Amino acid sequence: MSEKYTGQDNIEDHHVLSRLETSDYSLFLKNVNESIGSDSIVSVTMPIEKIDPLACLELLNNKQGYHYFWEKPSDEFAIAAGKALKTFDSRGEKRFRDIENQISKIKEQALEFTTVEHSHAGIHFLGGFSFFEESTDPAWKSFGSASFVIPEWQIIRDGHLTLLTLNFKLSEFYSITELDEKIKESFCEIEEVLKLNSEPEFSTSETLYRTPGNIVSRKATSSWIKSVNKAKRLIAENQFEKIVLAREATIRLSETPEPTHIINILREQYPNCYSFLIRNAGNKTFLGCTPERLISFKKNYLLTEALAGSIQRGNTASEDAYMSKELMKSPKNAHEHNYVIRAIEQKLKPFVKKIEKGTKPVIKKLTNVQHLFTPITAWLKEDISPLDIVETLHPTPAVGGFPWDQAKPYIKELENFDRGWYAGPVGWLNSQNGGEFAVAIRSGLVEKETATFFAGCGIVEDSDAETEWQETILKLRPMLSALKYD
Ligand SMILES: C=C(O[C@H]1C=CC=C(C(=O)O)[C@@H]1O)C(=O)O
Repeated sequence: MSEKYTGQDNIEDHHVLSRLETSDYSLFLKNVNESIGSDSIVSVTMPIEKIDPLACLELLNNKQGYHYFWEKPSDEFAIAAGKALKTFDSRGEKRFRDIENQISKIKEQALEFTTVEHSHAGIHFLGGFSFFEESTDPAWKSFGSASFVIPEWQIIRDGHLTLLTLNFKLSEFYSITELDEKIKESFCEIEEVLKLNSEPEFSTSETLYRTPGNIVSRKATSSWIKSVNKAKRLIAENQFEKIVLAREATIRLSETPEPTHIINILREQYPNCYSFLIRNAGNKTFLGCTPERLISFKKNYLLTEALAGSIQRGNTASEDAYMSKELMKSPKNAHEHNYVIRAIEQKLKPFVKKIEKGTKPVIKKLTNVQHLFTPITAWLKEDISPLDIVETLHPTPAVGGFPWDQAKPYIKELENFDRGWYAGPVGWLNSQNGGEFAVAIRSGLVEKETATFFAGCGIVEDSDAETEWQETILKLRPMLSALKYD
């Protein structure tokens, strides 16, 4: 869905100040002047020289406070952002609608200026939702059940274009001159840091973070096997047809890991996945590298997908091809996958003018595992917002169950941890009715020297508990190896 910019990679080295010496900018300031004293957000965007947004996050890191990163390298799209200018929270069943209402209000009053026409110019709302309506575990308290942020600064890379957006609260300025000065000063400050004229701190750790330990404890294995077998009994009793059960693996590290270092490894090894990182004001970081798109949304055009059914990668080309074939012909994996397609189609029906899907699943190969994958495209009716669709689709049976209402209470009963934001929707929305959300699997929560990672598996009637356990190990591998822990 990325909009390919055909302009040049390098922005001519005009100084920020001269880029704002235009009649359009003067006109913008005149309009803003009329709103002085209001609650509006003022947002100014301009292209900057090509630079890796993850590097920007490291360079502009203030060690404390809010950080956001999002990247899908194969789409040549990334967002880095820092410092929370405004935060929106909500909880409970109405959290999607509530966040939508709060964001709409901001959008109505926003005063945006850009030196380049682009669908990513302007305010972006960055955040996500917990899996269940509420989380009870204190570990997740600072994330809440729904949390979005308008950052003070945001850098977006879309193809060849890199955009820097700065946001301000108009209520903090007494005069338009003061605001104008602040805008120019902030752009100059950031551009100066990003010029990389001074050497960044070089990382020294070679054997990063490794401490002795074993995440595959006998206790964890046996409690998993019990839960899966109980789920299979419930399926045999017709309580539900499919349930996704997950487990957590907590590791203690020898030093506090730097989340951007973990993301840097993940994004290189999994370029067709979404790498994401959200560090909140409590200095906890939720991060991951997920292969699963929940939605990509541009005006009324929607992309979603069914991703469920897994097998390991082979060690050789022929072994790998054999594994793919096994996955394609496995009835158990086909069941797991078809529940997801069925649920997505049913749930989207009231919202769409047209829906199209792949005629049969294809294989999506990741470095650690391969999955069954069916892309789904829809054209939505008028006035549907991205969060209406997020609310409708979450959770798909790739992370929840089928039928959801029947399976839902058993997830809490059969898993002995709070999912928090694991498998919830994470992503971004913008002021131009675009947005993208991924399903936050292959993820973990990092705080100081403790990291907790999550992995789940779809359980159907013919699942085998031992095989599913091995699958969780495969799914944990990316995060653990990024910490040099496997
Ligand atoms: C729930 C997870 O994966 C889902 C996505 C793809 C394949 C899955 C599977 O084959 O079980 C799961 O439905 C996870 O990685 O934690």
